[in-house]
Amino acid sequence: MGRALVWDATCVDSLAASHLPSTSQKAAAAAESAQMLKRPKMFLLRQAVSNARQLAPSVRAMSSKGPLVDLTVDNDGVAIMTLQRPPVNSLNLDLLKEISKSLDDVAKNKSRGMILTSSSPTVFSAGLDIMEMYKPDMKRAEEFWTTLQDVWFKLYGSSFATAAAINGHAPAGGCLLSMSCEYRAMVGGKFTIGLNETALGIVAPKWFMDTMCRTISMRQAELALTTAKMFTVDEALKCELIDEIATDKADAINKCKTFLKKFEKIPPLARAITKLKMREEPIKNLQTSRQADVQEFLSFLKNPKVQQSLEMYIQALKQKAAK
Ligand SMILES: CCCCC/C=C\CCC/C=C/CC(=O)SCCNC(=O)CCNC(=O)[C@H](O)C(C)(C)COP(=O)(O)OP(=O)(O)OC[C@H]1O[C@@H](n2cnc3c(N)ncnc32)[C@H](O)[C@@H]1OP(=O)(O)O
Repeated sequence: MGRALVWDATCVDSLAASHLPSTSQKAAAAAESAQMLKRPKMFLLRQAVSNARQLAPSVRAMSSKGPLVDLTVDNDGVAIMTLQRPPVNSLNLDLLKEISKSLDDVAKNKSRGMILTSSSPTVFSAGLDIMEMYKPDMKRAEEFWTTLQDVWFKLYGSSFATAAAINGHAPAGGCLLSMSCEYRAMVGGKFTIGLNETALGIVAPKWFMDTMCRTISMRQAELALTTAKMFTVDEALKCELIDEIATDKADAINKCKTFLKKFEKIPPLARAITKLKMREEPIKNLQTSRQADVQEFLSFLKNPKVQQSLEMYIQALKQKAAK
């Protein structure tokens, strides 16, 4: 009751000059293309509605304890999402599903913002679980990649404010998670962060690259991506891959909270729409190429050279761990 309905109908002229080449090849091609183009618009509309709901000031108590993600709200109304998949928080399908669900919970709850961190004292996240890509079951691999895309959409395109308290190494997918947040405080020391995919003989997807190019300069991103650069904490600060260096995890969380406090005096709807408009382009890009991106991932996995590189990388990791 009392719910507004929005109708957004599109009539396609399938005989228009711009549609003729595709319509002559495939029935309903014009309608399909209109549908694809409409998705980003609907996504932003949904986000705006969700933003409007967040204007209500009350914060519901939230505590969701899956085995792999701990989600709590502190006294200031800030949600703390802690990844807890030992030993290194590698992102397998189960962990990604829990992150995805937890992001939904934060969005539903009226939290002041969210801080992403890890329960490990030395690893924020080791990135994608390599075992999900090595000799994979293709059905599961498809679900794995789709869930990773979902997590990125929900985190990068969240209407709530986000910050990462990076309390350890953050290679590849771990770096992506932190870059998808709006602010990064990283614990100083021997930890490293970066997109190191090329070192594994794999290629970071375009949306990983886009996320990096919107965090550090294009020049630094190209150098880092092609050389599989893992930045030390000092280097990361210098090129603005991170925003602050923290003394320990508690300090990193406090620094993230100070960042989130900046929004206390900013009307939430204006903040959220500004963020989404700034991030609109990479989001739209992946929405329109989402299926192709999944297919590219699957065909990548079928490539024997990629499997060989992964095998060698796993062996090297195991040898290192055994020392
Ligand atoms: C043209 C367009 C093409 C599109 C193609 C599409 C897709 C392809 C691209 C896919 C993208 C992938 C992104 C990724 O995230 S790939 C993952 C990259 N991650 C890494 O390289 C990190 C590897 N790990 C480490 O460097 C270290 O483990 C560490 C994180 C620095 C922590 O070091 P330490 O604390 O010393 O821990 P250990 O090294 O001893 O590891 C303990 C244990 O964990 C296993 N392990 C580590 N990382 C992973 C991982 N990512 N996945 C699975 N397992 C991992 C390690 O093997 C040890 O296991 P054992 O104890 O059993 O030996």
